[in-house]
Amino acid sequence: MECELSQLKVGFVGAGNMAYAVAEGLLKSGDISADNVTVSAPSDRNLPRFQALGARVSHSNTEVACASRLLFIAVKPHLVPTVLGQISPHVTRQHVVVSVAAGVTLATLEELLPDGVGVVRLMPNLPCVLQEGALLLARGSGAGPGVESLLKRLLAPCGLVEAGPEGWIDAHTGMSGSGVAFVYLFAEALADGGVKMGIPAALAQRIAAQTLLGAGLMLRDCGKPASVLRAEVCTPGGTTIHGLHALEKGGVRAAVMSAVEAATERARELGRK
Ligand SMILES: NC(=O)C1=CN([C@@H]2O[C@H](COP(=O)(O)OP(=O)(O)OC[C@H]3O[C@@H](n4cnc5c(N)ncnc54)[C@H](OP(=O)(O)O)[C@@H]3O)[C@@H](O)[C@H]2O)C=CC1
Ligand SMILES: O=C(O)[C@@H]1CCC=N1
Repeated sequence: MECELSQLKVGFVGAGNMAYAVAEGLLKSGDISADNVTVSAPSDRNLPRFQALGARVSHSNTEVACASRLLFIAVKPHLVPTVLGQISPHVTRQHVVVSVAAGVTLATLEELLPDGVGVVRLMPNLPCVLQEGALLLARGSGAGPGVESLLKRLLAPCGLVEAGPEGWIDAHTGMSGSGVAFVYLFAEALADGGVKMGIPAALAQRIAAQTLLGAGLMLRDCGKPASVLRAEVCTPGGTTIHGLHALEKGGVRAAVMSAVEAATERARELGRK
């Protein structure tokens, strides 16, 4: 990947939510020029929003592969073998291929691409669309530390970008990729609790969202672990400890841990297909 960043050609195969979130982040980095970005999808459904970013669009995956050096694969996991089968004859050692598909392993990606191609697994999550994602990446043997630094720099506007061994990617998928939905479920339940206690639904939903946002920002920015912040909310004999007791009796802690475990296992299962 030896070229000026302003000259770097970037491609997206797949034009869904994740492709859009990552593309927007890349362009916000200011390093990549929109007219160097090409995106493909079979239908026109999702392409206009990429055109609005200034990217070029196509229905041909091979056209995108030929036009780019940094190539994101952002289709559903079961479509990855088909798509890589199409583009593989056009991928060279000058390419870096970054897959965001849940479960699809580096070994599978490397097997489906020519020998020596730099391959990366990247697991983003939905809040990337608001530049507040949590992304973890793992490099294959053909992608050096320079690729990791480049991706960290380019993806920084998407949120927190960390690198780790591939063994962590499925767990991150369960904890953070899917974890976003677990948090939404908690938000729904919090608002339902407010409704049960007499607050109108629309107001309860706004309060639930702000409660999660405020709690999340404090957790990220105050430098205190969750357990300490939780203790700070608990007045002895007060309301919070009574509510927490109800949550513990409901097994919420074990349920959340089991949810992460189940989602991680599912990512591993997808990888075995
Ligand atoms: N959603 C999430 O929160 C997360 C998703 N992921 C991973 O990201 C990947 C994409 O997910 P997401 O963006 O949600 O999915 P979407 O359903 O939003 O987008 C899938 C895209 O793939 C396109 N597509 C379908 N078939 C082909 C094909 N043969 N060639 C090229 N493009 C094709 C679709 O085309 P069209 O526009 O025509 O329908 C669509 O643009 C998945 O592998 C998922 O595991 C990872 C982390 C989080
Ligand atoms: O549910 C899924 O499979 C994808 C991966 C992580 C979030 N959504």
